Amino acid sequence: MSTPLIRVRDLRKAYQSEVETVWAARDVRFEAHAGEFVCVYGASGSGKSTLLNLIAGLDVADSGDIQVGDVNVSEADEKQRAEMRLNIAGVVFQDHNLIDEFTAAENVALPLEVRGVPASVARAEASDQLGRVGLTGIGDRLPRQLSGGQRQRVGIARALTGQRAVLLADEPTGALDSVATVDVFTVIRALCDEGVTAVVCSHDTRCRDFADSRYEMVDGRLERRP
Ligand SMILES: Nc1ncnc2c1ncn2[C@@H]1O[C@H](COP(=O)(O)OP(=O)(O)OP(=O)(O)O)[C@@H](O)[C@H]1O
Repeated sequence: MSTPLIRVRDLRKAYQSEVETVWAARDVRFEAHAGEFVCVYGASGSGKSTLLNLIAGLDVADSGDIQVGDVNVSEADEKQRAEMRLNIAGVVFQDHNLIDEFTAAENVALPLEVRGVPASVARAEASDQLGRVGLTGIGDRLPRQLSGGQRQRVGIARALTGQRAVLLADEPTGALDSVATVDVFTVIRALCDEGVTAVVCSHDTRCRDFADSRYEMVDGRLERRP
């Protein structure tokens, strides 16, 4: 099999309260290959967000090893982790985090402008990315002129601009109705069929129907499910 795009080994993260130690990640191991849709589900507080934040380099593990593409996230400093998110793995959250004053296309083009890509090239890629998530023709609209599901798909397009091959999504459908939820999972499935690797943490167990591999987070332990 090909080299995994994401490789997590023996990951541990604990939070210490005044009365107890909470294990948000206990000896977590998994890998994801190019084109794989990984769904991580589990009860509230089981550690899904912690895992995603650790892979994204937004949080730091107590121990263990995380490799994303050619970056060893567990050994990278904050700047290298930010570069990893800009170049390899885009992140989306429940809240789409779009800039209200920017059009959909401007939001999608933003990561390219941060990299210094000429505006005309950034605009062309933004248009392509919007097409990939089924939003051809809405590039001129502001976020408030879009539905919740469309906004989240713009967020996914933005997360993948600049040839990023990995999508890390934390509760991407948490604020969406049933139809928009299925639309978002369908779009992620289609992106994975094109070669994107996605790790999606979700309360919504419908995510499992779209995924290639399924894991349940149980008190910080990641358990493979059929
Ligand atoms: N910064 C923090 N300080 C203390 N405890 C934390 C912190 N972040 C997370 N935790 C604890 O770690 C555990 C895992 O939290 P996490 O947010 O990863 O779970 P989750 O499965 O994503 O939950 P939800 O679905 O509700 O978002 C929980 O018990 C949570 O209270």
